Amino acid sequence: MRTAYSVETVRNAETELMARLPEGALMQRAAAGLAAACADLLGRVYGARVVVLVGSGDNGGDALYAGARLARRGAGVSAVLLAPDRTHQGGLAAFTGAGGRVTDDPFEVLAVADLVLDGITGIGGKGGLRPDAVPVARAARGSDAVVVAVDLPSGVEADSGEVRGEALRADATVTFGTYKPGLLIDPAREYAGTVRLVGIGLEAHLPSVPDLEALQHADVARLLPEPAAESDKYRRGVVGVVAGSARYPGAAVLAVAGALRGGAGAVRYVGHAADAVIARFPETLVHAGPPAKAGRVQAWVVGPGLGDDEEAVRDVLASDVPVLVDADGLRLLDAAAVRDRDAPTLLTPHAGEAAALLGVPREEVESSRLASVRELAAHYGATALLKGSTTLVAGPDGSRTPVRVNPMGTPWLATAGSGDVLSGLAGSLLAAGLEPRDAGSVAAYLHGLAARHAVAEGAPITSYDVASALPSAWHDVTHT
Ligand SMILES: NC(=O)C1=CN([C@@H]2O[C@H](COP(=O)(O)OP(=O)(O)OC[C@H]3O[C@@H](n4cnc5c(N)ncnc54)[C@H](O)[C@@H]3O)[C@@H](O)[C@H]2O)[C@@H](O)CC1
Ligand SMILES: [K+]
Repeated sequence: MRTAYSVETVRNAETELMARLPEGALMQRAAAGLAAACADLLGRVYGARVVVLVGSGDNGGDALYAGARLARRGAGVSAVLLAPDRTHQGGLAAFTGAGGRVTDDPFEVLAVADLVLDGITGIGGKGGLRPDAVPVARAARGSDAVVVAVDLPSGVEADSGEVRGEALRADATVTFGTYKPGLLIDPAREYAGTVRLVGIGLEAHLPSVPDLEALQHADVARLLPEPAAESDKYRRGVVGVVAGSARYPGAAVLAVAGALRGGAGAVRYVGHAADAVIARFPETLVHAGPPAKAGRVQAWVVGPGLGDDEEAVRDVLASDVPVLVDADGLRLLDAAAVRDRDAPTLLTPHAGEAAALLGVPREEVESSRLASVRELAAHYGATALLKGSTTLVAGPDGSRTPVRVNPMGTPWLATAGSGDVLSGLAGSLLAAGLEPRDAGSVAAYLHGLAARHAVAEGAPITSYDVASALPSAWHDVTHT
């Protein structure tokens, strides 16, 4: 599991740790890791041209100490001081002592730099870059240099992943002690490039429950259902799929395709696209409806391509098994009916649907994804999965459980019908007995990995290709 902690938590842990260490020791650990990462990126340090952008806080201190280390190894290092009267004094003394030069012509040194260290702001940064830093940041980005962010790309919000103004896009970020949420959530994540975590001894002082977590292969493998020798289809779980309409039969086919490959023992389809479903998947159990009369299921998926069948949504929400609501189902659902349910509910909107559910503009959801998914979950008393380039999954019990962020997304998934496959898959995992937060995050992970597998066979890919690649994604996580 990859975990991220908020700024407040990081600062508390740092305070505890610093009290046990000689002054400045922590910054030296950070700077040593940072310099080592820069050396790796440069290949050859001796003779390399490095520019250090230095803001007014400790982030600039880290950058100066790392610059000093590179200068001692023979790099030509220049510092651009963006707040000269508030520069970290110890860092500056070490830097000049090691032969680093302070420059007053940032554009001259940036034009020929091999590597730029962005030490403008770290976890203390608020809002986008200040106006005086903007031309310098643009020149750094416009140069041929590798840009390395110290702790975080300057200008992004550490806690939320929001980017409220201009920020400096990095090729790599060296972060200290723990990931910060912004390094894992778009849009900030896109500014971080490749992220390397440098241990500074903070781990022991961090609480056991992080603010954000990202599954990795081993976590997904542990959560996936595994058929036991005595399993029959009913013990493995039956998932009911209420999807498709005369107008959108394809959504039913794709949701069933995802559901069949999600670990449930059988898929029961209810709706008006049974012929299309059976033609593609003869193993599906079909029923013309209503859902309540279709027979026992362990979980329902309702909504993809459903059209205006409000009654089907009401019927499914009245059941006593876990329910996933997607697409048209989200438009038709009654918030009180969701809140009143005893069994869990998983809502899977994209940004536009989430905006409608929250009654805010779509841009607001897109720019503050973490706050939006938490609010959705709290408002509906449900687990919320907010789809997007970094899909987030939040449980209904607030900060007691970490929000999950999917590290496996790919832009190739922005294709018609891919959400239908995801909802079938997640519903199948619900039927197999996974908790909604696990079902949603495992489904998002496998879905992204399947898309990557499909792309490896040839792109562009269709949603059907994603569904077809699910078994190889499943095999990948369970055999590595
Ligand atoms: N506390 C510690 O023990 C450690 C801290 N470390 C470093 O210290 C950093 C945090 O240091 P600080 O708390 O001094 O905070 P920062 O260095 O992140 O920034 C704070 C300073 O930047 C200014 N500022 C805020 N927003 C700005 C903006 N948008 N544009 C320009 N300036 C802005 C503030 O006025 C303040 O002076 C971490 O990110 C990390 O790099 C590391 O050395 C590891 C150890
Ligand atoms: K930075």
